[in-house]
Amino acid sequence: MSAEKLSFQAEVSRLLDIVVNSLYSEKEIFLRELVSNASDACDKLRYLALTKGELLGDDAAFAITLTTDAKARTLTISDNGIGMDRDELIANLGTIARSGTAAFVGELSGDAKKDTNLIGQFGVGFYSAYMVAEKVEVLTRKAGEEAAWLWTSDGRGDFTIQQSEKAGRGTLITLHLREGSEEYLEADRLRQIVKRYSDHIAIPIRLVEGDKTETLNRASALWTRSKSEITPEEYKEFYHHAAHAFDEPWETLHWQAEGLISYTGLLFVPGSRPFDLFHPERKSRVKLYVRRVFITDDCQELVPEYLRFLRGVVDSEDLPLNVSREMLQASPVVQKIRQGIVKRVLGELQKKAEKEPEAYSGFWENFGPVLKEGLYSEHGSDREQLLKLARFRSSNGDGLVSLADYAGRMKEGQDTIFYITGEDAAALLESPQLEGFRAKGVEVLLLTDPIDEFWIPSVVEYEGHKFKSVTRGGTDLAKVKGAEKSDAEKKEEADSKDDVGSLVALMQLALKDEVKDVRASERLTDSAVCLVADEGDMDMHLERLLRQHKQLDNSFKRILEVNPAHPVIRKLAAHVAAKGGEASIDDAALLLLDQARILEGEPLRDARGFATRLSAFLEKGLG
Ligand SMILES: Nc1ncnc2c1ncn2[C@@H]1O[C@H](COP(=O)(O)OP(=O)(O)OP(=O)(O)O)[C@@H](O)[C@H]1O
Repeated sequence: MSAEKLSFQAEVSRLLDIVVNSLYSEKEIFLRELVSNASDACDKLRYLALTKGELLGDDAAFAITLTTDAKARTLTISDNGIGMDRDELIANLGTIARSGTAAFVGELSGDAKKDTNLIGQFGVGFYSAYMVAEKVEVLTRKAGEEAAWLWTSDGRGDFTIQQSEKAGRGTLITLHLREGSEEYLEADRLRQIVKRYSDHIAIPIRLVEGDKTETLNRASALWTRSKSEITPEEYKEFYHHAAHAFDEPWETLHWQAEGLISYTGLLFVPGSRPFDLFHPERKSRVKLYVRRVFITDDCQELVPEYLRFLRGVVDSEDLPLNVSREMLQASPVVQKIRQGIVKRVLGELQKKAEKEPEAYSGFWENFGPVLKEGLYSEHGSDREQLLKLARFRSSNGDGLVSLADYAGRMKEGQDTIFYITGEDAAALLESPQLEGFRAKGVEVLLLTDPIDEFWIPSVVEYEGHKFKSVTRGGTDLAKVKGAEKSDAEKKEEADSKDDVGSLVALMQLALKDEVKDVRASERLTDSAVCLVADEGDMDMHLERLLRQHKQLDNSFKRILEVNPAHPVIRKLAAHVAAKGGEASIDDAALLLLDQARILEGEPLRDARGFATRLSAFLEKGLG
């Protein structure tokens, strides 16, 4: 049968280009990647064989085998795992199979140095073979099938596929080494690389030289070993393998639960955000094993969504080996393990937060928005604990603060936790609604994650202190003790009160179609006006979000607050006092409303009208 020529998906070609020309300093990692794939292939078949024993035939002992041929300059890596059929071969090695990878390739800039760095964080799996090989052949036969397929490519845009022959199931990868890569023909070098990166692989990795066979790794599942015997390097390599990650784990948790249920957990908090963290399916990737046999990495009941950044394995002693997906969903054992994981992880995070606040801030920057989802979805003690773990930016400065910090700094007379929501902390700090709080030294939390709009209404309070948005309803600022006003200021305020009252009444009339109400403000000190939402209404930021997503129309009305101490408002009030019923403030009122909208970062509803009114006022002012 003749060979069929096919092209790589565009992203694969790009990736290959970069890999081949890569300045990767550690080319040796290609072997880690290929061994890791071989071990996954064995795991997959072992699981399938639980229900279809015949797939194993008379070859039940899984192994990964390395052989070299100095004359032909080839290194082969073979496994007796699940293998691939023709379609899988094309899908897995011709296109980008892993979720997130295509998006990742989209981020590559073409600048070799930067890209190599990015790839270093991400890993390129199978394609890393091209760092050391000028041609790669993959001969594979799927378990349970007779047909074998040979995939061949020099990694330059296309590959060929042809039907072939293979004695047993599994995959045999032949690397035709490049000039300068002869070191990978040497037994010592291979021993060293396997020891460094793949010692934790639970399947034996063998080196065959003539009639001599040597096992290069320990071949025992890492998590079954005692903690004191495992080095940080070994944990790291295991994390890279289990998580398909290439960063340093931020935290490693390894524990054995014994008692009513027994399981081992070896979980990692990644050092950086995994690519798929905010994918809509919000999946956890923790691998479930039952007595050392890999079962699935898609058991969503094992870890709550708000901890989906965790990577690693859980190995249960109590589940049956032939456990099905449906059984997992309803399993009380899985529920118990989940509770154990939550308790363990939240407890560890609490310790880190107390003992290493700076490192914890780094963690929070990465995963805080995900943990906050738990504030919304959880109740009871888990939620309580998450509230303790939560950190926020605040009007007090650059650092992150906890709710306990905030409560400890509340002013005399303050019983509320004030916050403001928006997209960006720096922009929030400029909000006019904050002015009065700043003047009284009252701290305001700056909430910038979309999830904040959802958990606050369901959490409601922290240790008896209600959460309150500074952009909604009254401020309660009068209750908070702050710098007392001087007698002169008090008198001036009292004098202007009546005038402002009349102005407000006129503005209410002028803007009756635009706003719900016009009120004298307690929260402004510098700006003339600002918009706020009425007490029972939706917060303004949420309203804006919904409007952007076309889930809300423009009919929602806000309250316009005016600052009685601002010179413009005073002048207007004086004008109203002098002219009485003759006073005309309509244009001024509309201009002030537009000004408040601009301060909110909102588009003007009538830009032309705004420009005309502004020009007229400028002309009058200059005339
Ligand atoms: N030895 C093998 N046996 C069976 N299937 C394999 C083997 N090697 C690779 N594959 C298949 O090819 C796919 C792509 O492999 P590749 O190494 O590029 O990505 P990955 O393993 O999914 O992720 P990573 O980039 O983290 O390694 C694998 O997901 C697997 O389905």
